[in-house]
Amino acid sequence: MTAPKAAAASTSAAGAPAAGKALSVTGLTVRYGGVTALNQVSVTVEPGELVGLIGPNGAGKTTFIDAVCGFTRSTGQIRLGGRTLAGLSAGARARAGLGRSWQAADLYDDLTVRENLTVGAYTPDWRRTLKEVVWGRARHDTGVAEQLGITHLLDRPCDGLAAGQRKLVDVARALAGRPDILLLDEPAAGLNTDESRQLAARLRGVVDAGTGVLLVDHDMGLVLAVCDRIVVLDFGRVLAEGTPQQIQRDQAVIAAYLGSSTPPDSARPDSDNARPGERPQSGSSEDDS
Ligand SMILES: Nc1ncnc2c1ncn2[C@@H]1O[C@H](COP(=O)(O)OP(=O)(O)OP(=O)(O)O)[C@@H](O)[C@H]1O
Repeated sequence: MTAPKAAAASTSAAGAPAAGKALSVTGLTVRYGGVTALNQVSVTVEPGELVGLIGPNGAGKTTFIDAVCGFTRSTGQIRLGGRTLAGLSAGARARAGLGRSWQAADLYDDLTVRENLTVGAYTPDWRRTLKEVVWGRARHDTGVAEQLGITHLLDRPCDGLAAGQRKLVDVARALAGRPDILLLDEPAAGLNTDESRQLAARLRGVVDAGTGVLLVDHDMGLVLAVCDRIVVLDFGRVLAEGTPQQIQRDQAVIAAYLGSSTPPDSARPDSDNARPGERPQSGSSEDDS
């Protein structure tokens, strides 16, 4: 299991103080027309901490990542290392230290893995991307490839990679920009149990090196095994927050999300990918009228 939250939040794996910036989100609200996708949601992610964000389909998890990273309008406070990000463009938030992945691992299929990582490294600076990627003067930074265990793939074109490999490249590309906080949207979707277990180990390494990670995923085997803390959303509100053990025993979470598909002993990396039942009808909100 993982290091206690307090220790994980304040020190890196080497025992040195984590130098990164904390993400602090307070009262985040997002409305799409009549649908309140997020309603006064508050979440923090410390450097060196892995926070899971879970909930039924339509609970608002992707909307949370979109709003924090500047891809959808929101109200509320978003602070990174004390700096206010609300109102900044997505590019400015990336330059400030946020990185993200997307539900669909949309890699540049005609580029190699190395070139994809290089694009990720220079996303905030298009002039540098043009010079070093498009004009072929790429800097070869293999650090994130080592962290994700994909150095043997560096010179392979992404077209033709297996689904699990694509997910690892996608996470590595998001990490290549050296974000302080990385927000991952369903990185384990489509992975088998072994691939998911590998991803868990790799993510733990990333976090132990000092990066704060927010992990959205339906793979409860992964989330329960690897996260320091879990926040549960339901209908755009925080339903519960706590350690994986506390969340597994929370009756409201069991009723709204976990159901009986995730027995207590599933919080092990070798458990099957437990995916809780889907909400009968997504897309509604308690604010709907
Ligand atoms: N662009 C949009 N326009 C209108 N409504 C949207 C939009 N994006 C999301 N929603 C609505 O906002 C709510 C939250 O959706 P969101 O995709 O954030 O949920 P989620 O928890 O990520 O779901 P899933 O687990 O299925 O990915 C849902 O009711 C959804 O229908």
